[in-house]
Amino acid sequence: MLSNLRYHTSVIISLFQSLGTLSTSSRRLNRLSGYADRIHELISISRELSNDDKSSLQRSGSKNYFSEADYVEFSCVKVVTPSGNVLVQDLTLKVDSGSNLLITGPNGSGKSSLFRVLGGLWPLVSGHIVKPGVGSDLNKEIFYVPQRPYTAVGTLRDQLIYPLTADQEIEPLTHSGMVELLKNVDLEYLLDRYPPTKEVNWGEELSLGEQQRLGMARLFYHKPKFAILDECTSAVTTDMEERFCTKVQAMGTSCITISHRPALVAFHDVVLSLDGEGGWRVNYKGKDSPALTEAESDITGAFETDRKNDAMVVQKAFSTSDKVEHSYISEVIAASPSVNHNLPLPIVPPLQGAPRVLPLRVAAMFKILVSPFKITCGNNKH
Ligand SMILES: Nc1ncnc2c1ncn2[C@@H]1O[C@H](COP(=O)(O)OP(=O)(O)OP(=O)(O)O)[C@@H](O)[C@H]1O
Repeated sequence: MLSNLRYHTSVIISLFQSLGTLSTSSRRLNRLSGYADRIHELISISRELSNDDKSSLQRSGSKNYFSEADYVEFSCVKVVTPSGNVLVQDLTLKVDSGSNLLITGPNGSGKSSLFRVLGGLWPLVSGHIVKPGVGSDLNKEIFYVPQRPYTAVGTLRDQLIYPLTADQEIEPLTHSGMVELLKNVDLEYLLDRYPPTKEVNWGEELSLGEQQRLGMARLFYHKPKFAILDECTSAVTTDMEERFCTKVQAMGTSCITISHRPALVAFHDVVLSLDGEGGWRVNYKGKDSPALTEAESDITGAFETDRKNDAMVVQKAFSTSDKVEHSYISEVIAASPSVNHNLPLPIVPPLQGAPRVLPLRVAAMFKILVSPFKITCGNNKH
């Protein structure tokens, strides 16, 4: 009996152990199927991109397509988020090679999203986009400089040639070339601080402003036709920002700048203002447009305003131009009364209340307490 009992107990224990193994296996299987699903998605998307990129981009017969030229043009382009929100309606705008575009508007109005569509990251729902380098390596023709640049772990040289790697370099970057690139953004001291072969996590060691300047230095290495500057100078000084814009334009690169800083208007010929409700407005800086010149001087004088106000100042100043697309925000700005800060404010007299009558009980107590004092004082007199 004892031997039977022992045998059955061991069988039951093994049974429970097997059940435990089965349950952990099913959990592992679920995790594995998740990974497999993601790998399958990645493989199918990369196959789609590598096989029929050109044919899928250039369907000129369809309603939405990309085509190639040495300028950037949006024709009736609708910018829609993956969740289906329409950010910009029917945008029509051309940026010629050699001209510079400034994009402004409130937070979340779709400024960066416009370039997600231009870069093919988000699908082009409707309209036609013309850009250089369709189907080829995008960073040769259009180089994107984000607000927070990606800093890979590696040497200083790796940061400057990013997104290329050492084996992809066509012209190897020499030490004197590195000095030149870093001088453009006042970062030459990094060469003394870090030996050329030292691998560093630059995202942890550099400040945001230094990381941004490193991202800006990459532009001088790649020398693209168009540079998309997505608030890439937000953490650097205005002086550095102006020198950077001047140097980029001297290099022959056209800037498409997203910025809230009014000082940058001086470096751009076209201003696109998004209103955050699908509306937009384009203003061209003509040589014979005194209204715009005045507006520009108004804007450049307003350094001290905060980010949102800056966008408003730009919109307001440019609303004086003839070439205006109607939008809700521009109408609100136009209808708002102007404020004269020199007008004296009316003097408001201070509040005067009538003396309050003491309650009866307090008055009685007061009498009791004060009368003996009066009597004593009176007696002393005599
Ligand atoms: N992947 C996404 N899926 C859904 N909505 C998104 C996605 N990415 C951005 N959005 C939304 O799209 C809108 C526009 O975002 P975008 O980054 O273009 O704004 P922005 O004008 O560049 O703003 P900022 O001035 O703050 O940089 C935002 O409301 C944002 O929440």
